[in-house]
Order: sequence, then structure tokens, then C-alpha cells
Amino acid sequence: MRILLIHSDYLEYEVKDKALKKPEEISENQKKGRLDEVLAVFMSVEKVDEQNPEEIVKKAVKEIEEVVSQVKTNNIFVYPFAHLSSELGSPDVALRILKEIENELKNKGYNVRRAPFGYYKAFKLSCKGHPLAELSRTIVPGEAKKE
Ligand SMILES: Nc1ncnc2c1ncn2[C@@H]1O[C@H](CO)[C@@H](NC(=O)[C@@H](N)CO)[C@H]1O
Repeated sequence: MRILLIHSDYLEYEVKDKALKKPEEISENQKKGRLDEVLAVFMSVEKVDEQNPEEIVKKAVKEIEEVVSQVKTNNIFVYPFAHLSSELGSPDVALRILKEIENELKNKGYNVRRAPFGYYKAFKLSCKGHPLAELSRTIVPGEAKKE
């Protein structure tokens, strides 16, 4: 999994069009979203992650929590983003992993939004620009089997 973390004044998105034949079903109020004072977490789920999705969820949550504590926000935007890797995992597995990350973070008490999966979306982002405002992480399953 490739992760880009941007500490932002706000992130807002608007769904524009389907990017997959069968995107995630969403309600009317999911077509637009915004969070202020937010850690925007853009995530590309990779093929290798399919070897151990549970491990990836745990590692991603740990990485996100570490950055959240450093930048001192409670608001997290989980954003599916298929542009950080050339070895993308399948949409089904990717959606499942991103939903589990969202739920884990919610269970830990964070204020979490997740952008809809499988769509083209317009978005606006206001990066804060401090030294920890732009970070990236690469996560692989610890027990990845050698092929
Ligand atoms: N392995 C993967 N990891 C993360 N997101 C993934 C994915 N496979 C599919 N998606 C989602 O489907 C849209 C089309 O690829 C993706 N849409 C986007 O990435 C938008 N920024 C529009 O390009 C995304 O919602």
C-alpha cells in the first residue's frame, strides 16, 4: 500500500462520474463531503497487499495514528486514490481494506470520513505547509509469501 498524508486546512470533494463499472453504492449526501483541520490520507491498495489484508489494515492504522498525533488533529479523511502505484490491487480487496481502516480509526475515537470508492471526484485541498504537512508511507504485508 502507498500512502500520501497531507495535513490540511480542509479537504472537500464532489463526485463527478463513475470510474469503475460497479463503483461503491453511495447515498445522495455522500456525493459531496468536507472536513476542516484534517489529515487527508490518500491510499493506493497494491497487489501485494492481497497476501495479508489484515496485516495491511493494522500497519496502515498504526502509521496514520502516528502522524495524527504528530500533527495534532482528530479529523481523518480516508481517500481512495489509484495514482500512487503501478501495481494496484483489485477494487474488491481495496474497498474492503479501506473500509476496515475507516472502521478501526472510528473505533479508536477519531472523526473519520471516507471518500466514495470507484468514482472520478473533484477535490480541493489546502495543505498547511509546515514540515510534517506532507508525508508518504509504503506498507507491505510482513508475511508476504515469496512467489
Ligand atoms: N487499488 C486501489 N486503491 C485505491 N483506490 C482504488 C483502487 N482500485 C480502484 N480504486 C478506486 O476506483 C477508482 C478507479 O480506479 C479510483 N478513483 C480514483 O483514484 C480517483 N482519484 C479518480 O481517479 C478509486 O476510487
